[in-house]
Amino acid sequence: MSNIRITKQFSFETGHALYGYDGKCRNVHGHSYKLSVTVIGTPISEKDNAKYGMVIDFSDLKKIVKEEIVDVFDHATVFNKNTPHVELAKELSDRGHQVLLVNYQPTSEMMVIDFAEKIKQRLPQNINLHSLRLQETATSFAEWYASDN
Ligand SMILES: Nc1nc2c(c(=O)[nH]1)N=C([C@H](O)[C@H](O)COP(=O)(O)OP(=O)(O)OP(=O)(O)O)CN2
Ligand SMILES: [Zn+2]
Repeated sequence: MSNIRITKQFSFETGHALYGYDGKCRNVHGHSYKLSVTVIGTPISEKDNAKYGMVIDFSDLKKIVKEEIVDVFDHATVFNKNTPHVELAKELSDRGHQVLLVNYQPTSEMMVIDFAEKIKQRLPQNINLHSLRLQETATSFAEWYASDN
């Protein structure tokens, strides 16, 4: 049976700031992120299986990505916890804002590495993460490929 890639797309609104960056993105600002998740596997061949013909049910993939990423990042502001931005994060959090502290600089590159680890841990054994594409602006995106790593 052939290996087939399938892709599901997601979107979420997230704020961030790049501490120490030498451009405008050191300021707190936000993006409408678009995330494409591609997995690879063999379509289920047992005719009596409810998921016959599917690599993974799109809705099962959606549940994983929603729980691990979309529901966590959507309408949150992400800060690098290893910077003085923790103080700003605490102030915002104390005032009821949705804040997310991460252990990395929240660039699209680092976010896509984080997302890949989280999704890989949740996929069934016979399905592999093929690639992720995280679009930050209309003209900027980062990609993670299993074959590169
Ligand atoms: N390699 C990276 N460079 C930059 C990142 C990043 O995640 N990785 N992030 C930013 C900013 O957060 C923001 O995304 C600005 O990106 P940029 O493409 O520069 O945005 P513009 O609106 O200026 O894009 P144009 O389409 O060129 O107007 C900065 N760099
Ligand atoms: Zn940005």
